[in-house]
Amino acid sequence: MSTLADIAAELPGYDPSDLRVADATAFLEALAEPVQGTETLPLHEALGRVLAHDLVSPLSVPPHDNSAMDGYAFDGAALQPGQPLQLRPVGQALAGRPWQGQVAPGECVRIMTGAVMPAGLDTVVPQELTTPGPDGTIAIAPDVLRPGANRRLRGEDLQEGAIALQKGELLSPAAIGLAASLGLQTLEVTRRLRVAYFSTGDEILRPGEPPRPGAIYDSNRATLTSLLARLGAQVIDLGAVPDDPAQIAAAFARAAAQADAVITSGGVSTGDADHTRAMLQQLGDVVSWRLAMRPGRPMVVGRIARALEGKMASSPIQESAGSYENQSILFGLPGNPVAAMVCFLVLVRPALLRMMGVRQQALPYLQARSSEIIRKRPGRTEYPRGIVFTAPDGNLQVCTTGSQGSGMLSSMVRANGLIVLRHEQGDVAMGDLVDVMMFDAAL
Ligand SMILES: Nc1nc2c(c(=O)[nH]1)N[C@H]1C(S)=C(S)[C@@H](COP(=O)(O)OP(=O)(O)OC[C@H]3O[C@@H](n4cnc5c(N)ncnc54)[C@H](O)[C@@H]3O)O[C@H]1N2
Ligand code: MOO
Repeated sequence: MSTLADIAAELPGYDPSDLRVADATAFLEALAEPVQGTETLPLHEALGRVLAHDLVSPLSVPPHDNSAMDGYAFDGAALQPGQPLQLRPVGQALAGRPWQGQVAPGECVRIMTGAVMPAGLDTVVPQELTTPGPDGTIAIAPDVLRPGANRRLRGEDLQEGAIALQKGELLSPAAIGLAASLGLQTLEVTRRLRVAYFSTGDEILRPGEPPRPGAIYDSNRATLTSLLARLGAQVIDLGAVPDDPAQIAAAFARAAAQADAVITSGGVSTGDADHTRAMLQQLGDVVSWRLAMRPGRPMVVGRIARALEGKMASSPIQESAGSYENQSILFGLPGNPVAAMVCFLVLVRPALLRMMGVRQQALPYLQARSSEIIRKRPGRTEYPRGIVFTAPDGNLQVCTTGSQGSGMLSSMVRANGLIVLRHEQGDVAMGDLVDVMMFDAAL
């Protein structure tokens, strides 16, 4: 495992005092390694979890050629261009009850959707394309069907021996269904990621505390623990800790002892009471960043030792210098509520997904036309909160939520995504196409 200095050395142009989002992302990708450990769960408990190994299909799905329609199965070679066809039903094939008999020329088999195709037959005419013929026969009009129509082939969904689900798949309802279609009852998934969170600040009120002058209720704890829960992490909620070095140190010790990752908010800037930064320099291998992004400028990242309890006062990290097995990854987020959420979505979320073993870590972007002018300074990535909507002409448009103060959490409620204005980009003109990182699934 590399030190933060090693990681930084691999990034040409790495500058912690003016760090590009791309460099921060690459840094965190190197820092956040997948955690070890798996568990086997019944399918119905595996939703939202992460598949630990490639899943090789033990059988073909569907297991046999079968009908896609309710109708009549026959030999498609009998179809002649421009000619009607008359067939005599000689039996019935139901889903789960195959027809075992032989079929002679001029004959067909009544068949239902999902029923196994009788031997020698390759085509199904849906019943609505037939008319009754003389003596119990059915008639098919000319040129309504091609040979092979309405037959689902064995293995057309999945071939036996093929990879049905890839390692790192975040298990969706469809993925769980696919596993069920293979007859599986359990799946091996990576263990849940343990993530501890606490807020810092003397001004933070706990839920239920009466208001007092200068104090605010703790929104970051609610947003961040919710974001973590949405991600499928096991959240260790350590509440709020005042700006007191001893209490913050104790909170870090408690958090690191239990968690793979520790997330805090507040105290990472330059204020007189910003103890988090100073404290962390002693507790682990950490670095303070000033990100070239808005919102979300200050951030602290690194590793802190897990066995801090009891060692805090004397000589904490030096003992374990060089060995990182017992370390938690730290993400110290800025206190401003929107900045904390944006830093989480842009930088922390992909890192945590990586630790969880998830293959696909990026949120999908879509493009929409800006319905307004957006001022943008080149030299930093900006994430204005956006509202994507379908314009009367049917195209996607996006407007901002208005004032972009990084304490305005209500704007995050109204937004359905973050507009992504790239590092080098300048002002956006009305009608320009912009990228939008949609919240859906993440928020
Ligand atoms: N001189 C400078 N001042 C500031 C800078 C700077 O570069 N130079 N950066 C600003 C930016 S950008 C941000 S973001 C904040 C980050 O500061 P901290 O991480 O140290 O956070 P705090 O000072 O503790 O709080 C900032 C703000 O957020 C409110 N807050 C904090 N925790 C919570 C919470 N759990 N729930 C709701 N709101 C919270 C806090 O009351 C403050 O209003 O620094 C700027 N200053
Ligand atoms: O990180 Mo600060 O404004 O960008 O809130």
